[in-house]
Amino acid sequence: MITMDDIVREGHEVLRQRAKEVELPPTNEDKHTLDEMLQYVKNSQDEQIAEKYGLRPGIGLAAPQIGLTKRMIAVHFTDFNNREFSYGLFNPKIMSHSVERTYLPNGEGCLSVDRDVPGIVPRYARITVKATTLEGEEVKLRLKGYAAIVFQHEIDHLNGVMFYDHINQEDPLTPPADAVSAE
Ligand SMILES: O=C(O)C[C@@H](Cc1ccccc1)[C@H](O)SCc1ccccc1
Ligand code: NI
Repeated sequence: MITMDDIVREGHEVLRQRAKEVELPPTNEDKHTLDEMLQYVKNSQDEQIAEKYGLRPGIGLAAPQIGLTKRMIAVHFTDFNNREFSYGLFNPKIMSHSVERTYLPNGEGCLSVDRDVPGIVPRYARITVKATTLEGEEVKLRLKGYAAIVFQHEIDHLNGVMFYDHINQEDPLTPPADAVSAE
């Protein structure tokens, strides 16, 4: 089972590398790892389990965060329209995105960052993602708002990008004029 001991923290070089494509069909080992990642995200949202194992709640996790430079992400969350997203994905790729941007008014956090980093994180408001699921099917996901933000946060991890790289250092708390809040 993945616990916080397995999650690498900022400063570890793996978080700044470009993760490698996973060869498909995935090996049993890669499938097991991705399943463990999805299980972590689910466990972290279960009060009893999170309490028992000291898990920090998360809605997503990317393989580099457990020290694996492979293009695998897991997400488990419900968006503001109550749509559920629960996926383990291999090789997620943003195929297209809106010009319009969005953001979370309270900024973002990260399981690999043990500190608060205040600031608006501008993200594309709508994205289309292609990926292969844990079950081996190719999916094309059209995402907007909160879901678009979560997927961009996780795919950023595969490209060595941290959420605070997007914060405008001159004026961190002011949303970009053309951006629309996701909440
Ligand atoms: O470190 C990670 O990748 C998990 C991130 C995911 C995230 C996505 C979008 C915006 C912020 C963070 C967080 O640690 S998950 C923590 C969390 C929990 C509930 C709601 C929002 C963020
Ligand atoms: Ni993160």
